[in-house]
Amino acid sequence: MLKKNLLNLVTHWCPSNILARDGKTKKFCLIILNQPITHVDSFNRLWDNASFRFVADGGSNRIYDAFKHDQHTLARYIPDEIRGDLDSIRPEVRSYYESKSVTITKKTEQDSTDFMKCVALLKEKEKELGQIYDIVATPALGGRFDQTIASINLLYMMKDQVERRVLLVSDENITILLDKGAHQIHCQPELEGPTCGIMPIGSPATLTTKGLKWDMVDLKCEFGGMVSTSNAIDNDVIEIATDSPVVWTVEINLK
Ligand SMILES: Nc1ncnc2c1ncn2[C@@H]1O[C@H](COP(=O)(O)OP(=O)(O)OP(=O)(O)O)[C@@H](O)[C@H]1O
Ligand SMILES: Cc1ncc(C[n+]2csc(CCO)c2C)c(N)n1
Repeated sequence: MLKKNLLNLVTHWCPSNILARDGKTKKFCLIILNQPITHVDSFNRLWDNASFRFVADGGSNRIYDAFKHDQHTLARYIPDEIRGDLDSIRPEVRSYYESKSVTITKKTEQDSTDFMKCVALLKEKEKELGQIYDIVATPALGGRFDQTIASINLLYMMKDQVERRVLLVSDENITILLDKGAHQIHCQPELEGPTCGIMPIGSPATLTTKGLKWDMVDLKCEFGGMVSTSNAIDNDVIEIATDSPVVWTVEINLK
C-alpha cells in the first residue's frame, strides 16, 4: 500500500455520496456490525450502493432480525460472507444464511475485533481482484463505548492507505478521519447536515476552517479545551486545514 505523500495537496471528500440514489457512488465494501438496524432507508441505500457486503459475526443477527418479518425481504439481503469468532451468530441465523450458500468463516485471533477480521477479509479479496475498495461500516459508533473507540481507532489504523477511505455510518452520522493537511468536504443538503463536529481525538490539532457556522482560525483544539461539537454546515463546501488528524462527523438528513 502506498504511503500518503506529504505534498501540500487538498483532499476532496463527498462522504454522503454513499447514501445517494443516483448510481454515481464510488464502489465500496459494506461491513455490517453487531448493532440494531433501525434506519432501514439508509441501510438499504448503503446495501444497494455496495460492491461487497461482509458481515462481522453477530451483525448477521441484526440483518436477520430487521427483515425476518417477510421472507422475500430477508432474501434480498444476502451477504457475500460472514466472518468473525462466531460467538454471536445465533444457530437459526447461521442455518438460514448457510441455506443461502453464504460462506461463514471462523477466525479466533484475540487481538483483532470481528470488524477488523472483515477488513482483513476485504484485503484478501483485493489481492485476488487487484483493486482497492473504500470501506463503509454500519451500524457503527453506538452501543459499547470500547467497541466505539475500537472503530474510531480503525480509522486511525487505516489513515495512511492512500487509495482507500473508511467511513463509519451510525444511526444519525457519517464519520471519517481527516489526516493532517488541507481538506474540502463537499456537502449535499438533501442527504446531510446541518450539524457537524470536528474532534481532535488522537492528539491536539490547530484548525482553520471556512464554511461552518462557527469557523476557526488557527484555533488549538484539544480534549480538556475546545472541541468543535454542535457546529453546523453553512456552505456546500467546507474547507478545513489541520496540523494533526481530526475526526469529522456530519448528521445524516435524508429528504
Ligand atoms: N455492543 C456493541 N457496541 C458497538 N459495536 C459493537 C457492539 N458489539 C459488537 N460491535 C461491533 O460489531 C462487530 C461484530 O460484533 P460481534 O458480533 O463479533 O460481537 P463481539 O464478539 O462482542 O465483538 P468482537 O469479538 O469483535 O469484540 C464488532 O467487532 C464491533 O465492531
Ligand atoms: C492489550 C489487549 N487488550 C485487550 C485485548 C482483548 N481483545 C482485543 S480484540 C479481541 C477480540 C475480540 O473478538 C480481544 C479478546 C487484547 N488482545 N489485548
